[in-house]
Amino acid sequence: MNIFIDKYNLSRFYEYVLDESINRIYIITDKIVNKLYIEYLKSYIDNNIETYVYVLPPGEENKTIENVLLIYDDLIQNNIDRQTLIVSFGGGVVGDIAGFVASTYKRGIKYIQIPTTFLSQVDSSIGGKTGFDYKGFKNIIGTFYFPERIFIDVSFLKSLSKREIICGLGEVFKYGLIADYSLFQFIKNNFKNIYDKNLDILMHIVNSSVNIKHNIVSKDKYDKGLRNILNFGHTIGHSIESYYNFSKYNHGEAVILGMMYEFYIALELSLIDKEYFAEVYNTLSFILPPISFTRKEIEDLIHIMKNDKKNIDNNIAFVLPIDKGKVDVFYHINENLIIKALEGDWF
Ligand SMILES: NC(=O)c1ccc[n+]([C@@H]2O[C@H](COP(=O)([O-])OP(=O)(O)OC[C@H]3O[C@@H](n4cnc5c(N)ncnc54)[C@H](O)[C@@H]3O)[C@@H](O)[C@H]2O)c1
Ligand SMILES: O=C(O)C(=O)C[C@@H](O)[C@H](O)[C@H](O)COP(=O)(O)O
Ligand SMILES: [Zn+2]
Repeated sequence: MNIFIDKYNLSRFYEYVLDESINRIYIITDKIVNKLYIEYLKSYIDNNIETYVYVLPPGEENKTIENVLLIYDDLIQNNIDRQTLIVSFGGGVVGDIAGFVASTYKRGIKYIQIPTTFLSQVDSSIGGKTGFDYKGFKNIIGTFYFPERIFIDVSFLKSLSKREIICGLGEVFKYGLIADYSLFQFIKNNFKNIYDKNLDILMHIVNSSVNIKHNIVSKDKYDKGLRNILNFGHTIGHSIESYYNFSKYNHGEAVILGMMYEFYIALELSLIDKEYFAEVYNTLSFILPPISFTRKEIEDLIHIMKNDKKNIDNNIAFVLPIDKGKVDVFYHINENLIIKALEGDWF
């Protein structure tokens, strides 16, 4: 596996640069990560290596084509060639943009990921999905482009806010519900250790998450079928992010919301029993309570869902739970049930 996990140590990154005889590095990061960690990263780059740093404004609202074009301009201005290594140094927003730039500039140059948020360490740095939001649709422009290596240093997580820890938990709960229910229970039993940023606990969660995602992606690299299960909670989650124009809910929060509505749909379809529903709903709603939508808002949400990349023949794809730690993809969910779930009379 090309993924290396450690704490307070990026020496595997240093060794990779040496082994590949890289003499030019182009770092793409964001303002917050740059301020906190750029000197730490540069301490692993020899002085003889020509190094450029491009700093994005932080946050989902900057995952845009405009920022992609600005990076292209900077690459051209600095005459960056195909022998340069692009280093994505930040969370999932930086990673998706940096990956897209690396996959398209000069028809593709090598890149690596050094993820710095909980969510990017457990999810976005792995699997090669790149891209940006456009015309209010989530990740609607993008490529599959796999990093040469992924270097994870869990010590970056020490500086994360509780909100950002919760965002990462959204994707980790997802892994528990699609592949390994014991991981869901481990999280439930370790909230205090996680919020206290106990690095041994976080390292265990990152390791488990990376193994689950890597295993699924290795069987369906280009998201043709099996990999859809990694999108559990995202059909509704992405529509909520988009509906609020990426300003109200962060991605991981929207996934937590999406998983609750999709669990309710599964309960109504008798795909799961009340006990399983209650155990999961009580855990997720304790972290982030679900919200009710008006009929007009739901029309807009469903319009957005109709552009989901998983859809087939304009049938909205829903990944739904069918057993503990097991999900499947369904295409013909009655629209009245979607409306009922989002109107929220059930909570
Ligand atoms: N490509 C994929 O497979 C994939 C998977 C999951 C999510 N995503 C995408 O990832 C994005 C969400 O990523 P995210 O949750 O990392 O958000 P993010 O990249 O916006 O980072 C969250 C915030 O934390 C800051 N930050 C980053 N590292 C920090 C650190 N170590 N300490 C303190 N602050 C830090 C950032 O500057 C930002 O303000 C979404 O756009 C989502 O669509 C992609
Ligand atoms: O890697 C995947 O496949 C995923 O679905 C991981 C998701 O957590 C992630 O948010 C991904 O970016 C969503 O993919 P998309 O194809 O719905 O944009
Ligand atoms: Zn996600």
